[in-house]
Amino acid sequence: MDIVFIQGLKIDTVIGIYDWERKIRQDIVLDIEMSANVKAASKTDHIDQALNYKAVSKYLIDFVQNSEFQLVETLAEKITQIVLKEFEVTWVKLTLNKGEVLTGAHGVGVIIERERSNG
Ligand SMILES: Nc1nc2c(c(=O)[nH]1)N=C([C@H](O)[C@@H](O)CO)CN2
Repeated sequence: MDIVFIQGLKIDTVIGIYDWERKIRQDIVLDIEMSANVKAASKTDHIDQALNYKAVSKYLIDFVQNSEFQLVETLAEKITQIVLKEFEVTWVKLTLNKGEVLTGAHGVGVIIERERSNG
């Protein structure tokens, strides 16, 4: 399986379970790996046969910036659902890092893998 990836995509959003978090915007950072047919794209050398990572990132930036979830789990699930539904992707792995919100830790977040279900 070939993979197209996006690393370190920083997006600001409202996220968190505490009152103070509902009043501010925080950056999250996404690393995304997506199944893709790299061979087909390389044969034609045309973007129409490729999984356009620019288009994926544009879609996700718009969605995340306008979202207001409490949990990183919920946001991560929604992001993987979007990737599987809106793009030619059958498998996706997402790392969502909320950054230095936990004293003593460099980062916190979730890593999830999802597959498109048949039908
Ligand atoms: N499993 C999770 N644990 C926590 C979350 C979360 O989204 N998933 N969120 C918080 C707070 O919002 C925290 O990030 C702010 O300090 C705590 N635990």
